[in-house]
Order: sequence, then structure tokens, then C-alpha cells
Amino acid sequence: MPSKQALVRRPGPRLAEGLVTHIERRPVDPALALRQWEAYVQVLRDHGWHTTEVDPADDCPDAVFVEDSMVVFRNVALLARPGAGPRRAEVPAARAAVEALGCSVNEIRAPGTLDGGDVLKVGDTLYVGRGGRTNADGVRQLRAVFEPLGARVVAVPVSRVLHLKSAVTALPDGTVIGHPPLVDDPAAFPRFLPVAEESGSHVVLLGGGKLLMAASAPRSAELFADLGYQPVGVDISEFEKLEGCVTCLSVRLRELYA
Ligand SMILES: NC(=O)NCCC[C@H](N)C(=O)O
Repeated sequence: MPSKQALVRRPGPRLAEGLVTHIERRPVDPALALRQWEAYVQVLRDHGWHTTEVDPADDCPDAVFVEDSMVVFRNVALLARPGAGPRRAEVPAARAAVEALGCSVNEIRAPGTLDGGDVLKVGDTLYVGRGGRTNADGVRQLRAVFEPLGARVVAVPVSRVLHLKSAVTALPDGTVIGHPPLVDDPAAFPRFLPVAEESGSHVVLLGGGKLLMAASAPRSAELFADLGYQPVGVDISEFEKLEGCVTCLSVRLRELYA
């Protein structure tokens, strides 16, 4: 039975100190970031999503990027063990939130590392990015948890961006979209559609043909509209300065059996 539950996490007081790896640090405006986050959450709600706030982790600058704290397949959550040590303190409250939604919970154990942003679901296929944040043991544990549930786990290289989902996401028909200079191996995906902008690679499927995406990707939005989809733009400039994108600001739980 489809569900439309999403976890979100309010930006904390140390947001501007968030990690940057592949881009230059630029100053973040915390007040603007909060307004942008509120508008993002409102778009989810306006499209029928029930949102639950994970308790704040105010010492963790990157906690707002809640997608990285777990992977959910059907009603089973696998808690991340973030590749960046300082982000590990984000996980306990995320566990509490997903347990409260009725998921059964597994966790990545040392020496494995895995960030939720490295896992892209397309139907029953879980693409996992083996890169800076997710190691081989994390990939192995992901397989061990989800393959018995019917998932097919496909590991792909990620070297040019932070996470797999910084490089690629998927349209409702399963076509994988990405900005070619940032995708290690477009041939890893059965159907790949190039987009003109980096942030045009990131869509959240709101339901029907609606695609939540960053306002910074107008040419990609035009391409998707031309394919019969309805882009819904949000300005997330302050999160983009911290290598965040529309996917990382929520965890969508689409297959909860309540
Ligand atoms: N899934 C994502 O792409 N998350 C973005 C995380 C950005 C954060 N500044 C980090 O480096 O971990």
C-alpha cells in the first residue's frame, strides 16, 4: 500500500559550519536557510506528504541533510554509519523517528560506512555509490539486509561528487538523469538522460508527474516539462552552498504497511 510519509530535520544553529568537500566554502545565511527549508517542507505537505520532524541534533551542522541518516526499502530501515565521523551523532534520533513510524530497523556496523545519499532506488533496484562516504563493507551490508527482501543491489563508482544522488536521480518512469561531467559511468544505468545543469540532476518524486527540484536548474525543468512532467521549483541556495540538494532534505517512505 503506498504511503506518503517523509522525515525532515530543521536546520540547526551551526548549519553554516557544515562540511564541504568538492566545492569552495561560501557563507551561508542561516535565516534564509530556515525560510528555504520551511518552503521545501510546505511543498511536500501541499502535495499530500505527511511530514515528521526528526528531533534536532544541534551540535551537528549537517543534520538537516536527513536523507543521509538511513536507507528505507519497503518498511525496513537501514541506519547509516556516515562516512564523515562528525555526522555519526545524527543517527540516534533518526532511529527513534523511523521506529516511531513502524519500520523495523537494521544498522550499518563498523568497519562499514554508508550514507543514505549514496543509495538511489529505482523500482526494486538499489544503486549504491561506492565513493568518498560509502565503503565496500557498507555496500556488502546493504546487500545483506535488502537482497533477501527482493532488492537488487547494483554498486556504481562515485568519484566526482559527494554522493551518488549528487550525480544522479531518476524520473518516475525510471530514467536516470544526470549532468554528464559529474557522472562516473552513465552506462551503469539502462536508460540515462543527460541534463544541462548539475542541480537539474536532482528530483524528488512528489506523486503523479510532479517533480520537486531546485530553482537553480531552469533548463532541466524545461526538459522535464517537455517530457510531460510538472516541475515544482524551490530555492535551496543556502543548502547548495553545503553540497546539499533537494533529495537530501528529506527521507521519503513510500511503502509503509501500517
Ligand atoms: N545526500 C546528500 O547529498 N547530502 C548532502 C550532505 C552535505 C553535507 N555538507 C556533507 O558534506 O555531508
